[in-house]
Amino acid sequence: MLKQRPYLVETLTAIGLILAPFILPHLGFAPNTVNRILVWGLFGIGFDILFGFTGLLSFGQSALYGTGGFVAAYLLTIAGFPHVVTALFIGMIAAAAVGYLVGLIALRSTGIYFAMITVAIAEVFFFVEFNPLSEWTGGENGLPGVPSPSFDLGFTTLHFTSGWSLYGFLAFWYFIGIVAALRIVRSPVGAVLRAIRDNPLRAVAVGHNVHGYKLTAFVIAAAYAGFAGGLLGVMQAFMPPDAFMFHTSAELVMMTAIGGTGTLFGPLLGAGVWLFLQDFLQAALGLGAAWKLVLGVIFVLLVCFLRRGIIGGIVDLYNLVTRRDAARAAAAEAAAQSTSVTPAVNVEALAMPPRERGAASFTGPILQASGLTKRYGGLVANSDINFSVNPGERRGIIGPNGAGKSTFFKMLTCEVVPTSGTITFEGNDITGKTVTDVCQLGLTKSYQVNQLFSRLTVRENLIIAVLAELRGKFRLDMFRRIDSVSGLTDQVNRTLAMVNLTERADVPVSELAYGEKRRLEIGLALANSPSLLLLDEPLAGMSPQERVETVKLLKSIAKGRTLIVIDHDMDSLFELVEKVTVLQEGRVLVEGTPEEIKSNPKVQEAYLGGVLE
Ligand SMILES: Nc1ncnc2c1ncn2[C@@H]1O[C@H](COP(=O)(O)OP(=O)(O)OP(=O)(O)O)[C@@H](O)[C@H]1O
Repeated sequence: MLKQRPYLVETLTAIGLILAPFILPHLGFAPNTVNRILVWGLFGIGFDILFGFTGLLSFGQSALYGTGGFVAAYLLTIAGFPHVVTALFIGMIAAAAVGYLVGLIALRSTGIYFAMITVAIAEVFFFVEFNPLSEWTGGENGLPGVPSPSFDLGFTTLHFTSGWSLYGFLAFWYFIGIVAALRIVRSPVGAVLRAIRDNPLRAVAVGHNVHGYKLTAFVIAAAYAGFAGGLLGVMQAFMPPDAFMFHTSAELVMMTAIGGTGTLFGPLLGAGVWLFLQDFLQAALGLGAAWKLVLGVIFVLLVCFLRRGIIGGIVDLYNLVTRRDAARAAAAEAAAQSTSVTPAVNVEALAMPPRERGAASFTGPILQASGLTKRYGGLVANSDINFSVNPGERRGIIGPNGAGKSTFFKMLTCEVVPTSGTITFEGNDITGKTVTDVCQLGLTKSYQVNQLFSRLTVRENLIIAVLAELRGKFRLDMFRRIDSVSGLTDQVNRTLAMVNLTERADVPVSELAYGEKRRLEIGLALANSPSLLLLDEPLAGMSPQERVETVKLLKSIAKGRTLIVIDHDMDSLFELVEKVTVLQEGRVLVEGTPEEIKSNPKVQEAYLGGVLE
């Protein structure tokens, strides 16, 4: 994410757009087809930011495409507005505003429910265009007579009427659109969007306002849709009512899937394949209406065998080849040096102190829970727990399965709202706050089951967590380069060193060994320098050797911060912590030093008659 060759993609895009009119006619593309591809491509850039980068599958983009298109077309026809480009921008702003309102409603749901709401919204817009608003939109006749753009340069006037002359105008706007989108996806906002796509729960837990960023992606997609809708009217000299149809949204989804999601160029390529085949199958092969059948089969085959579309497939192939080369080189180097598997890292020298978050003046326990109770219907998971931890303490929590340990942790991090009781962190009452806010205050958790950003590399995972600390929970720095965020690289490198993953920084999460994934899980909780770190079974599933190393690691991490650890591995836990709280049936059974706990008969009783012995 940090390493980018500046402007390479932009330059290649510009060259491609300049050369297209010289090459594409020889491949059988008519200028009108190329122009339609550009409009779909621009429409699809926004959709790809929403779906490919943020993971939000919307079937309602036609509503925004139609809104932008009809606002611009209305201004340029019925209202007699003379400036084409200004009208296009007004259409874009109208679509973005509508997108904001639609997003507020649709983003209340996730997954399939989100997609269903967007379908319903698209249908509502289609109805409104055809009926109550037909006086302004022309109803089923659309709006004819949309003027083409022309620019008076003083000595001459440039007209962009149709064919290749209009291509210049459309290609210019496509280029602007792709440059803006590349800036967005390379910015901190783009990084957070990818994190949301991969694991929204963890993006919330590392301190990002996920709802705000999703809404941002929705508005960006709406703005692209609105501008492209305006261009559609200009291109055809007519704003067609079918821009609003569900069919438009569905075609966009399919074009993006064919070309490749999460690539920005996928919709352009997908539109190229789609429209070329449409022309070819209909005209050259004379299939008539049967072209849809053939295209449908091609679509199914592509989705089955190229899950990430044509561009995604090419990128995967490239990564496979380059990684294999890199792996071979690394293996050769390792064999030559025959070094130990775990790199020796001076963790103490690299340790990150917790960040001062303005709560330095508090005195007393860093965390205090009073009368904490959680009921799930008739089941009492936690009952009247009183618990306090002092700054700098290393506390362990143990208890048999189902004793309520994880539920207790979830209440402390505000993932679960207590039925009753209060929680105070660094002197502030945090009961009922959000996980994001609590993380921003400096209280984080590593999960019992790994919650990583699975399609990102180790470094990119940690970048997401560090960004939440350095930029706060929501910031619209969409056009800023991610490597210009001050302190980011240093903090990511120090976290990598602390969890012994420096050598694996650029490896995708999917290629990590289990023990490495567990260390990254801890790294994600540690990356934004918390003052209180909760670790839910950090040693679960590790080999004995990995446990020994991880305990060592946790001891060094604990320096200067407060740690609360749940684990079933008593030996490791007793070595790590200074004090232990034992939970049983949702209540605090006993508290004491590891020695006291080991010899406590009540604890031995709780663990099935002295398993501890
Ligand atoms: N969302 C939920 N809805 C209903 N019951 C729940 C929910 N979460 C936890 N419970 C119940 O609350 C009790 C405590 O569960 P919890 O996961 O907190 O225990 P635990 O001590 O962490 O167990 P383990 O060591 O197995 O992870 C269990 O009986 C569990 O079934």
